[in-house]
Amino acid sequence: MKSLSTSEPSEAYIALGANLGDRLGTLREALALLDAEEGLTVLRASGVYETEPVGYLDQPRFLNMAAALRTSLGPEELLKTLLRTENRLGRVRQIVNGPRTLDLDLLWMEGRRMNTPLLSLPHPRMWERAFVMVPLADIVPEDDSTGLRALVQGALQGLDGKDGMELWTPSVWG
Ligand SMILES: Nc1ncnc2c1ncn2[C@@H]1O[C@H](COP(=O)(O)OP(=O)(O)OP(=O)(O)O)[C@@H](O)[C@H]1O
Ligand SMILES: Nc1nc2c(c(=O)[nH]1)N=C(CO)CN2
Repeated sequence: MKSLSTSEPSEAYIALGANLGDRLGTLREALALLDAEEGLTVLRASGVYETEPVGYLDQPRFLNMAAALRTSLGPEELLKTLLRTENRLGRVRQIVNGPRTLDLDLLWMEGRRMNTPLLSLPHPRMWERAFVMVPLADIVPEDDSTGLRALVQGALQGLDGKDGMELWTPSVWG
């Protein structure tokens, strides 16, 4: 941990996606910017997968991955840091579910549940998205005590298609 923490550090999982510009470079840069933030350390990163667009179909293929963070930030502070990082890397919101240089979603924070205008936790749409569940399964440890591993395994069993996923590179971090 790189700062004096204001609260007990917790482990958080995020999803990363990019389908415009230098996709791999953007993902790497996003992890570096997050790791350089006060009170935040990137602990683990999944493989990077190329995936067919889901939802809005007329757009380029995505690179998707997930990462585990250790942070002393609260959930809303962490989300604001993610949104700021999207903006720093050139995110412009145009089409709902449309193309983006970078999308960062906060998925899970030790089982905390909340629903505010800014943040829903766990991320309500994560369970139906193979492009989130497959990378997440790479990095949730077998001895996870928060319940996430069982939920991810259960969700994966219910997902028939895997969003045309192909492993793009096994490692982009560390
Ligand atoms: N768990 C969460 N992670 C990220 N954003 C969230 C979360 N819960 C609520 N939000 C809110 O959703 C808003 C819109 O996010 P965004 O534009 O990235 O949506 P999207 O990526 O197009 O769709 P989706 O949320 O389905 O992935 C954010 O400004 C944020 O306040
Ligand atoms: N394959 C893929 N499809 C998407 C993605 C994404 O990250 N990957 N993100 C979306 C909006 O959050 C909508 N559709």
